[in-house]
Amino acid sequence: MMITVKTISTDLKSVREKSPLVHNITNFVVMNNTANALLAVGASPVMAHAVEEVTDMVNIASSLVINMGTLNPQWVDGMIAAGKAATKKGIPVVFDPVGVGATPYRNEVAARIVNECKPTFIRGNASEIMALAKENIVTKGVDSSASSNSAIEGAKRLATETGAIVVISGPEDFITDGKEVLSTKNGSTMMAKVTGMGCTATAVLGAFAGVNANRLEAATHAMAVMSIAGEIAAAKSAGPGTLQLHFLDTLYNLSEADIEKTFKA
Ligand SMILES: Nc1ncnc2c1ncn2[C@@H]1O[C@H](COP(=O)(O)OP(=O)(O)O)[C@@H](O)[C@H]1O
Ligand SMILES: Cc1ncsc1CCOP(=O)(O)O
Ligand SMILES: [Mg+2]
Repeated sequence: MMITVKTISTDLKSVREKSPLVHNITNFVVMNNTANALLAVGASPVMAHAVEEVTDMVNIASSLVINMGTLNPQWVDGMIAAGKAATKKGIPVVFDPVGVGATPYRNEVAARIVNECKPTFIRGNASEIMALAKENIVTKGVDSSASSNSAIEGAKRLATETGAIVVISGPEDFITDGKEVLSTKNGSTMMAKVTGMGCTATAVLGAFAGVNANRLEAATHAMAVMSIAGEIAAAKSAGPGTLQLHFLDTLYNLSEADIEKTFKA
């Protein structure tokens, strides 16, 4: 599969035209950043986690994002109910296994979400993907302690075992269905110094999955847009504080000409 400036721009245009409703069950740290990034890219975010309403919300959404950054048992009930309802309805489910490998509780919840919700996409950093793929890795909380290319074999196996498209983020992002491995090479080291950038990538993936049924394409386009916007924004930023602001403005204004100038094939 070939990802080009044209294919990325076409999907970005679809997100802006269709403004898919992305239902997020996400963590306390990133809720605001995530909602703002979805608005900036052209999608429509809603955050809803109560078990009493998640199935109704899924029924009007184009995609569901499950992010396990800050867990508690009530939220887990909401995640599982929403994930099952989305899979039954046939809308894409994007799972972000934040911090999996760090505690037994996170491992147990991640395994339940994978087994019971059958996510269509799993996006994590290298440590998280390796932990989920049961590779030998010592995780240190929510940040990666491994390089993204060291997780490729585990990601391929995880994709084959679960049927999900697996995305490893990092200096280079890798996207696999278990057979093919695509990559995107843009970005900035400064992106890892803003909390919630990975969660934002997962949510943006939800937006692209809501408009493009080709899952490998949707995931690669989403990661390309994230890292192109991050690279342009970082070049204008003195540090992580201004990067957060510039990132939203860059996502909002991102044009085909910007993609053409910046995209590293
Ligand atoms: N060293 C880096 N160079 C370029 N881009 C990066 C780098 N680290 C992270 N990114 C980008 O930042 C975003 C978040 O990725 P990452 O930091 O791996 O996620 P997480 O926050 O879940 O650990 C992704 O879009 C990724 O491409
Ligand atoms: C710091 C932190 N702690 C629990 S969730 C969270 C946010 C993690 O976000 P990201 O993985 O996108 O940096
Ligand atoms: Mg993360």
